[in-house]
Amino acid sequence: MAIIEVNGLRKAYGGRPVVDGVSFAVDEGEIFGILGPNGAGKTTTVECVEGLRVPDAGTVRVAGLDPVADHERLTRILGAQLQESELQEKLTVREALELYSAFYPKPVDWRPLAERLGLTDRLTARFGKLSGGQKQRLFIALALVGNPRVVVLDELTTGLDPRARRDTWKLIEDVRASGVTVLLVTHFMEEAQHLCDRVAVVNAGRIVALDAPAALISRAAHSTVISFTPSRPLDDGELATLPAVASVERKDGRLVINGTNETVNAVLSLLARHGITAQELRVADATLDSVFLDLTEQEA
Ligand SMILES: Nc1ncnc2c1ncn2[C@@H]1O[C@H](COP(=O)(O)OP(=O)(O)OP(=O)(O)O)[C@@H](O)[C@H]1O
Repeated sequence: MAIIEVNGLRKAYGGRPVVDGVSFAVDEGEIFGILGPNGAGKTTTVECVEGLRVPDAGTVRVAGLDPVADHERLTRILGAQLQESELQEKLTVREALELYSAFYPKPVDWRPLAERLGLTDRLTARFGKLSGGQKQRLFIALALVGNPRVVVLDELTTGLDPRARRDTWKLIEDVRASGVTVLLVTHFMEEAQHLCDRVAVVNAGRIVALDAPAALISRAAHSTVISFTPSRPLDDGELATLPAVASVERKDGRLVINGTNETVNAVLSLLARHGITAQELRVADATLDSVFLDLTEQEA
């Protein structure tokens, strides 16, 4: 059952539409991603879900609540990552966690949360003295401390090192396993691919694709990447004429061909005809990265 419902959402700034008829529904317990280039309208969309912005048109419901009219009730069930300016520099990590716990009727124990986010040895540090990654981790803790039914995370792991990013993904998966719905804005394709059940790709204020990451990838124009070092020189032009080849590039002496499964056999047959072997041959599925570029490149 849908817990977030967005229908025909529109928002313009100074007459310029930045969200231009966006509709989607997020099921309870789902991790739903919003992907898109800078300025696509992602933050504006989720801020309408959080009740921080008033839509010009369309409707938004979160657990049946209107985020603007029922804002007070919404804040009891929705957790959101703060913007940096919303926390006082002098507040310590412990004070922030205690303060935010006090806002909610049924908060979780913040200590294990702080532990999982690697904040335990920073509890007495003032917010203003934290590193970018520590601030980010504190914002994640504050979004979760109220034991929300829905959590909105905008740029969840921006600024985190690879280990902290992985740890945070695990935490979000555990949060979801407890039944929480997650609405996630991200620039990281790997993050969307790893975490999200479904992803809406947004470009210039509109949803241009909405599906499970694997389904988006399998529909991509070039869903397979073939790379190898040819044992002898080979004509790139001839490769480009093979079925379903989208591009042929050379990277560090290796040939990199974007195509489909069909392309793999065609490439190998061509090599065999020329008596060339494919050294260190790799065949990989395309990533959400290439899907994203396909879908958003027209208006980039
Ligand atoms: N309060 C505002 N007043 C005027 N323009 C705004 C306002 N907030 C956002 N915008 C503009 O609206 C557009 C969409 O912004 P939004 O932050 O929703 O995009 P985004 O997809 O989240 O981008 P990013 O990935 O860069 O964070 C941008 O061009 C932005 O400059």
